[in-house]
Amino acid sequence: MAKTIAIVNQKGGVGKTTTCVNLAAALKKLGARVLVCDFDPQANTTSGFGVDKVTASPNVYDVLINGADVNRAIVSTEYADVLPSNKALAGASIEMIGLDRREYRLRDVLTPLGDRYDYIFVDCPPSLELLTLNALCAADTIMVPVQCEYYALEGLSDLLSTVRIVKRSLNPRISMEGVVLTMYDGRTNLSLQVAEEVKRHFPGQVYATVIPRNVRLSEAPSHGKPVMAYDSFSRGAEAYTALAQEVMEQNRP
Ligand SMILES: Nc1ncnc2c1ncn2[C@@H]1O[C@H](COP(=O)(O)OP(=O)(O)OP(=O)(O)O)[C@@H](O)[C@H]1O
Ligand SMILES: [Mg+2]
Repeated sequence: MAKTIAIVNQKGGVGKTTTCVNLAAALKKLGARVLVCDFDPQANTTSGFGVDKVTASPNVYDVLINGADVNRAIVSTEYADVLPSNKALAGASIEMIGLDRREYRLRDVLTPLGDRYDYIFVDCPPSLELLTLNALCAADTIMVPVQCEYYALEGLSDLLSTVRIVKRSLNPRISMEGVVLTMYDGRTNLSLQVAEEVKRHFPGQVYATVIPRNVRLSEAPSHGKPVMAYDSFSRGAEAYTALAQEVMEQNRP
């Protein structure tokens, strides 16, 4: 049965999409069956896998709102299977308000896919509204990328209290998969201090693998490839491969 992992942090630009694309591709390379659900109207995960976010149809919006068949929407790429997003998804939060089981729309879409995958990743938008709430209701666990920058911890208490409310009322099984430190720069004291502070805040929940700031990671999406296909010897590729090994180890039955 697939483990569904929502990649969340309502703060923008912390490395959610970069982690989603590259961790998923690294896990597939290690032999796992992986689906990535792009749940952000920006659709950067979709294009990060080389799937055209403008023409991909049906996409996650059509599946969520119009009842399109999810099997027709999934695009198999050599790096992972992708459920593409589209800017139309931006309207979904409002449209879902009037629908049945509005918090569980995504869960109802993903549950039937459970026996085809080992991991289903959901890349969330930078907010805590109804799209993210749907991701939290569909997820077994959350993975939280934290950028090694000033104010790294800002907003995380809001995220955790949202998760607590979801656990109490909508999805009792949700738990923490892990916290990933991103854009780490070992030459600065700041990165070091932030890493220490995050570890104090989340004892035992921060991955040993730290993702360095690496220009290859920021270049790869413009080529429509995960970093290991773009430059397999880069530090970014090595780091996400190590993170994938850690995730696999943690999930060994
Ligand atoms: N380790 C890294 N090294 C260098 N650049 C990075 C790294 N991680 C992410 N970036 C770059 O930082 C920017 C933000 O990253 P990303 O899109 O993954 O964040 P996000 O949390 O998904 O953002 P949003 O909240 O807008 O969805 C991107 O331009 C990305 O290429
Ligand atoms: Mg993103």
